[in-house]
Amino acid sequence: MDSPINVSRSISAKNDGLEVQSWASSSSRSSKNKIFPFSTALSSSVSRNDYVASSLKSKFDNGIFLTWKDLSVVVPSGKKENGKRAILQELTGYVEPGQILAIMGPSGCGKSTLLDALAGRLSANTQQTGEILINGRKEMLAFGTSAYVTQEDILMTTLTVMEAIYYSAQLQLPDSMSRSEKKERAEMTIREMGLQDAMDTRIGGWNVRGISSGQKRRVSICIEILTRPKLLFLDEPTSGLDSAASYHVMKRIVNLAREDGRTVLASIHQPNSDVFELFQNLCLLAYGKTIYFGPSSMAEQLFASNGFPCPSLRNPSDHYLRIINKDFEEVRTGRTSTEEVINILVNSYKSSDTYKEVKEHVSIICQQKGGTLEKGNQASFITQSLVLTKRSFVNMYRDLGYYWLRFVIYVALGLCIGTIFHDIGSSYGSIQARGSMLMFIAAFLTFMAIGGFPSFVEDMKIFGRERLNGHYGVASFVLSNSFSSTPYLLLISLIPGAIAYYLTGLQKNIGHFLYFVLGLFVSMMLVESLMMIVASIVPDFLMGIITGAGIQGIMMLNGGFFRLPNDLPKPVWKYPMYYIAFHRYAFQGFYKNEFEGLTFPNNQAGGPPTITGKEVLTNIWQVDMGHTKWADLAILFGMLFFYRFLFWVIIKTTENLKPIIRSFRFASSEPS
Ligand SMILES: Nc1ncnc2c1ncn2[C@@H]1O[C@H](COP(=O)(O)OP(=O)(O)OP(=O)(O)O)[C@@H](O)[C@H]1O
Repeated sequence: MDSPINVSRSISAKNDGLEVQSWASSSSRSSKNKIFPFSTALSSSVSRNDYVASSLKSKFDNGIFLTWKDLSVVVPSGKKENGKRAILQELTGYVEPGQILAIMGPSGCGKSTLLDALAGRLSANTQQTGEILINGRKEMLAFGTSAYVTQEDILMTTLTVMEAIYYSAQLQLPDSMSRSEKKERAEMTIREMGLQDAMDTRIGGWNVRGISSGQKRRVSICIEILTRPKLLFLDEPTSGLDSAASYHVMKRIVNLAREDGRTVLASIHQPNSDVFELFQNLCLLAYGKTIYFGPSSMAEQLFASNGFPCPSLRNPSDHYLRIINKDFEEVRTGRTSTEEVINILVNSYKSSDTYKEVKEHVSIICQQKGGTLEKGNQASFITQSLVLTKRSFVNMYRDLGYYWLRFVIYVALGLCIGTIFHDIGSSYGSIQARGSMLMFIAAFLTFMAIGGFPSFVEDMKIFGRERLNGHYGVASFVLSNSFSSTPYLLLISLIPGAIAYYLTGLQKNIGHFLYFVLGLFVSMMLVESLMMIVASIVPDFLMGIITGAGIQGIMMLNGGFFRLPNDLPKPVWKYPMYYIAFHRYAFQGFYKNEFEGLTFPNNQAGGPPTITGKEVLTNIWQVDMGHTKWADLAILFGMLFFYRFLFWVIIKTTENLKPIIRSFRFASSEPS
């Protein structure tokens, strides 16, 4: 439970920032709402701005100053007259190295949006105006220059706590660090977040009960503080934690900021008084507007001076949030409504010296122009690719639904095919049976790879989080994603494939069987690659499965079995669709592999007594005999390479286009 004390006095004493201590001493001299009251203490020959500038200069060498001026964010809204809804309105503020800024406010007031805007992560439908500067310069923050712990814990559920953090350490820490040093860093960070007892417990998801939600929160924090980032954004780091855990986690983060001069911003819900005391600066928001920005110890004065003093037995943060939350307004006749209270506080802050001084301080920081942000040293491309492949392999191995259930279903289907087409023989009727059986394998068995889509979406989510934080490059991800599934798909092609192949009695030669296995393997890899492309564009389970199934349905239809190649309508279906559908090459490769070298009795009246496999291919299946079965297989592998390349291109293009589209939209929306 929160300790029921009025903490304002103790905060003033405990906060060790220069500004806060100066204010503490000068506030007793009734200098109302001043956060930089140096002017009274300094001789007239030294201007206040020069003093502040010189005191900041030393911090500029290593640390990161983040400033924002008149920052507004709007989203489209059909309900509003101008079609826009303001989420943030003209916010101004700053954070300095060694400081932690707490962003507080009622749920939905725009805390996450503020963090997203500052970290350069706003979604595409938002429109941002105002100025955000890093060390007085415009800089891109995403992809590795800062760390961001999102509100949602997006973790690989099959890994243990230690594995998740150690893999992350191997990905993020430079090759110059030895394996044991990386392991040590991972273990130290785990201990700092109090997770030592859960080290070997799996994270767990919907199907396996793993660590608690509070522990997941701490794992997410561990992963992002492994590299000791210079700028750290934390979106509700303490949600799901008990009050003691909240205190220890925040204390560790505050120490990280203070000891190493790091800059930390944390949105926070309902901190208890111990946690609240840890924050030097507070940004209090209500429905997108600033209620207060400045030393956390002095927010109380704003409330008190406007007639809303904090009762002596209440935690100040609870008091602020209760006063400005209008979501649960009680019917209070004859009293000021919460809307009016918010307006009073917003206007009071806007006309205060504090606001003026914040603006001045922001301008001074902006004039300093410190160093540019640099991406820290990371593991090499090869290390990242190897670690990611291993991690993805372990994940698949442990995910029962992903491959093992599929494997069982494939074995069952192999048995079904093998018994339905058992000992197919070489009668005239077996021509049709062979064709149908091979078509079913090339089309439907590969189609089933669609079942892995939920896992692909999870993979893309984890990639999205790690990529935005710059843990590794796109190429490493695409490579690892391609290689990690290879052993499983080979196994699936080999065992169920052998059951279906030999029970049916297709050509017994080992060369023919290996071709069959390779054809099945590459077709399944192609479907998985196609589904990864779909997952990168449509990251929603249902919509993605429908889209992927639709694309494959179309390819299957014009692959040359359901409608023979010569009968396909020419514009669209024959050219180009017949050539784009991978099924065409899979069917034809399988057909050539099976029919070439066989002879069948001819049932056609007046014809020769037998027909050769080659004649079956040309006359019945209308197979293109201008190239060998190996060329078909090579085309399938070429397509696989192309699909993977396309996957890489789509991710890279999305990353590069997003900021361009947004900046274009801002430019066109800004008044000329
Ligand atoms: N991209 C967006 N499109 C439309 N509305 C959005 C978008 N981003 C945020 N909002 C809306 O803006 C408001 C503020 O959202 P935000 O997530 O920033 O609040 P919050 O203070 O972090 O809330 P909580 O504490 O509950 O997490 C919400 O009403 C949300 O629906």
